[in-house]
Amino acid sequence: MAPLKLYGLPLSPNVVRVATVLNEKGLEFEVVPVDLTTGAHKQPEFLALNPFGQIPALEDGDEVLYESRAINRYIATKYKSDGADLLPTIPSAKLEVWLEVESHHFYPNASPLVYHLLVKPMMGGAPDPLVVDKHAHQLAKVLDIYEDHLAKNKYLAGDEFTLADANHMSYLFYLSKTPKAGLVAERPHVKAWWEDIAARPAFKKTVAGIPLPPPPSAA
Ligand SMILES: N[C@@H](CCC(=O)N[C@@H](CSO)C(=O)NCC(=O)O)C(=O)O
Repeated sequence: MAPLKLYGLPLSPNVVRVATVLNEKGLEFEVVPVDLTTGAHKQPEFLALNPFGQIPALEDGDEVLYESRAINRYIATKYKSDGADLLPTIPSAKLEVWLEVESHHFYPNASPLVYHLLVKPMMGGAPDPLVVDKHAHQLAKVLDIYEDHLAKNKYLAGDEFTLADANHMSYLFYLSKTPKAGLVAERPHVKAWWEDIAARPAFKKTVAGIPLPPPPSAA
């Protein structure tokens, strides 16, 4: 089988979301760099893979996919018997709910915090304090709901680690490198959940090579 090709940048959190699942499945894959700084993601060669001009994209033989969560669902389904099984064998209400909660409640608040507190400073920019305050306040309310849920569930879909947990990990990792890491660390069950999943060998492998600045002092 031709190796899987993951198009993007290893530093990109949406690319890392896919690398997390590929590593959980123990699948060999090649990262094909797509340099956002040169606009390569808007050139015909990449647009032929993802017409929306965003990374990641994945090539699996003749199949080409984009949208990291769709890629992950495809991998978890097609390669169900490889590595960690990320999908319960019977329909799981909690899995379906928390996959969507990540996409519609966690990500819309974690993403701007990571961008303003990590990505912009790495590119010489400065955080917009109004954006940071707004999304930190909103993420705090979201994580209070996670805290209640994780007081009753070891993982988001219940007793087992699933795709719902995996899809959170890249942004949880990046958030932990910002002054807003306390949003997780100050919630005991969320903290315990994050420490548990971050200790997974596959995830350690995924983030091992990511060049990040040392965590700043907590704000
Ligand atoms: N919903 C999509 C988001 C991809 C995305 O924003 N990718 C960014 C880089 S990673 O933060 C990107 O490609 N930005 C360039 C652009 O949007 O033009 C997914 O989950 O794959």
